[in-house]
Amino acid sequence: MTSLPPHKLLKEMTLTDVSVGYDGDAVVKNASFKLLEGQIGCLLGPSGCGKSTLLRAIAGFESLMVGEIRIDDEVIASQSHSVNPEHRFIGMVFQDIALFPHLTIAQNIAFGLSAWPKEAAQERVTYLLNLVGLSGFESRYPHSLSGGQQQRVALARAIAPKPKLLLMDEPFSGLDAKLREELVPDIRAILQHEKMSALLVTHDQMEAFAMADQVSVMSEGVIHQTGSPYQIYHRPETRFVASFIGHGDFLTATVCGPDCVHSDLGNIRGDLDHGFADNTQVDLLVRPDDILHDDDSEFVGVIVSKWFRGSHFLYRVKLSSGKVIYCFASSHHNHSVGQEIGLSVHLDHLVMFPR
Ligand SMILES: Nc1ncnc2c1ncn2[C@@H]1O[C@H](COP(=O)(O)OP(=O)(O)OP(=O)(O)O)[C@@H](O)[C@H]1O
Repeated sequence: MTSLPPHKLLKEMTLTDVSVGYDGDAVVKNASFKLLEGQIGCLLGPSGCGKSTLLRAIAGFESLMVGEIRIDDEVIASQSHSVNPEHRFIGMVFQDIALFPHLTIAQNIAFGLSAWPKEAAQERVTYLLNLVGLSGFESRYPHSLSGGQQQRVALARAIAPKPKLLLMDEPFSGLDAKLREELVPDIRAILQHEKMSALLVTHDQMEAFAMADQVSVMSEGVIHQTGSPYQIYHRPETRFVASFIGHGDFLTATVCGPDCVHSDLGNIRGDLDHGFADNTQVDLLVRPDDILHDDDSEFVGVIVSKWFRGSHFLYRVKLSSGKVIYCFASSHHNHSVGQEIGLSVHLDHLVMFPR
């Protein structure tokens, strides 16, 4: 049986045209992406799109229908070949935490270190307790820790044997919003400190943005786009990614030149890389941060609803065409529903889809 040499950092994991399914029906279809050394990747998509199935296939708990998963120079899974999960040197953290209740925190963290010399294992546990901010908790039992502390222990336990890759399936979804907000950057910093490559599954885009270097957006088993959080927000390549990520509206527009579209907001010039011919009818994506409130603008709209967000207002504004779009305004500009406000357009990259 093949096995990977332990205690080495991952250089590269490559998925090529991976399909996975149940009873002959593919629920993950032709998934391809790479994860590099020290990178944190994320599978992001709505419930039931196949994220966990793909994660389980990487861990070795589901077989591949077609395609190949490679870690460094070794094929760990294909249609005809599968390295046993315990020989993949992959760690896992789950939503339900699942610490061993009858073991102390130190014993939980040491669980995967039974093959290590005693002293080295103890040193590793002490190092990890410190790293996850739980020095002094070694003799306590899981029930006496908060949810966030338990998830830190789960992380320490998963990375203790120095796996090549850490897989995390919705690890934060059982925690309340405030705790999640604190824990996510901490976990990211710990993984970066360890140079640990990791793949996170989540349906929460804010969590994906805060945690990941690279996000693969999935829908109905298909990866639509893999890119940095910035790329998938500002340069979505499919309508699904454009709609699923962030807020936004589509405006009907007509291409009027190599860098120009005409819409309800007038002629908009910007970087246009889709190569549409002049006069093509398109849907133009406008995000809330593309449309700013501006008293001096000739374009106006009527506020139909508003949300106070602390540092800014998010308005829904009706244009003269009847189309309603989002608009950002600093929180000093407190206008009422029904009031007309000026709008200026700040679109530098034009994201368009054919109608
Ligand atoms: N063991 C199984 N047998 C049959 N079908 C399954 C099994 N596990 C998952 N599925 C189906 O596969 C599809 C993908 O499920 P999966 O759990 O991978 O999605 P997900 O994106 O992780 O969803 P969620 O975020 O809700 O966990 C769903 O339609 C689900 O019902």
